Amino acid sequence: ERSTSSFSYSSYHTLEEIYNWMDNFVTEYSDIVSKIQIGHSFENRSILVLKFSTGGSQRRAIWIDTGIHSREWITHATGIWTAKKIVSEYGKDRTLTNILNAMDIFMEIVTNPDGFAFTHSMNRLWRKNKSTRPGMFCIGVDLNRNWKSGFGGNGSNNNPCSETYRGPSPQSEPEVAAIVDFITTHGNVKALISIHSYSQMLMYPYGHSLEPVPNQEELYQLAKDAVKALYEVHGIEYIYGSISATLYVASGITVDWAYDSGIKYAFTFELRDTGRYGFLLPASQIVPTAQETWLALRTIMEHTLQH
Ligand SMILES: O=C(O)[C@H](Cc1ccccc1)CC(O)(O)C[N+](=O)[O-]
Ligand SMILES: [Zn+2]
Repeated sequence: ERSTSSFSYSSYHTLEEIYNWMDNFVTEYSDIVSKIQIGHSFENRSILVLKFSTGGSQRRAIWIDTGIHSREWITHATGIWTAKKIVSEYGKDRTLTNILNAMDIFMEIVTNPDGFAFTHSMNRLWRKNKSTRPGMFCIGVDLNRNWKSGFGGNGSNNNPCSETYRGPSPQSEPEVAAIVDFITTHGNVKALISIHSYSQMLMYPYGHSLEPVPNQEELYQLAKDAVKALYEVHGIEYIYGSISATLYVASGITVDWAYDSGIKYAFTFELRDTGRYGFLLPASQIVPTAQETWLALRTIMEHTLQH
């Protein structure tokens, strides 16, 4: 169908349905949204990013990615809902309007397209990408262990059969290299938010070490404010803090690379729930999850705008 009006924002969708939605979405909102292909996946699927912009050139920007782990379906669904929320609220919500009048937002909804297709076709709980190399008798690299910062450290594994296999070298995976190239070339990304599920947490670097980042106090306060805004929507409680102190040590992760690349507002979400459904979160929780997450995202984006 030509428009997004018949698309259900309260259902889970296949890769094809999401890519079709994207085409209709950028057509329908062409004055504010465009689609950029930043690369191809290992199995040669397009890697697509939505750009929200009201003008200017090379404006300060915010990066949001969902679906880096393919089984975390609530994150893609939240990304889609959030994309629609941004275009719906521009010109209405004063905070969002101020953000978009000064900054661009880049959103990569299907950050691991090969893995995502595989969760629909063969294995709902697949996490990694689908890369293989000679002599590797297991498939896939954990795209949240393949980044340069802290690569090879504790909380990542060099066994290809491990769920946290780091890959042969930093940025060996096309899905990671595409983002590194895009953000590095852009050169003006001020905040990066990488969205996972589940556990109900809002965290910031570092994951690879317990050493506090220089602006730890600022990030702690911002996480606290964001979690409070989230809680006020449906009463869902998040915990927050640095990744290594709040969850566990993990090395080669997205937000550590972002932070060490100069992006001082780097956050990672673990969305609903706390384990009752886990990755199999019912579709009935998509909209409530996206609604509460929006308030946290807006809080982080507003802070970035003002600092
Ligand atoms: O181990 C992971 O990559 C995330 C936790 C995380 C998320 C961001 C940075 C460092 C760690 C947990 C999850 O979202 O992948 C859920 N899981 O363990 O499958
Ligand atoms: Zn994850």
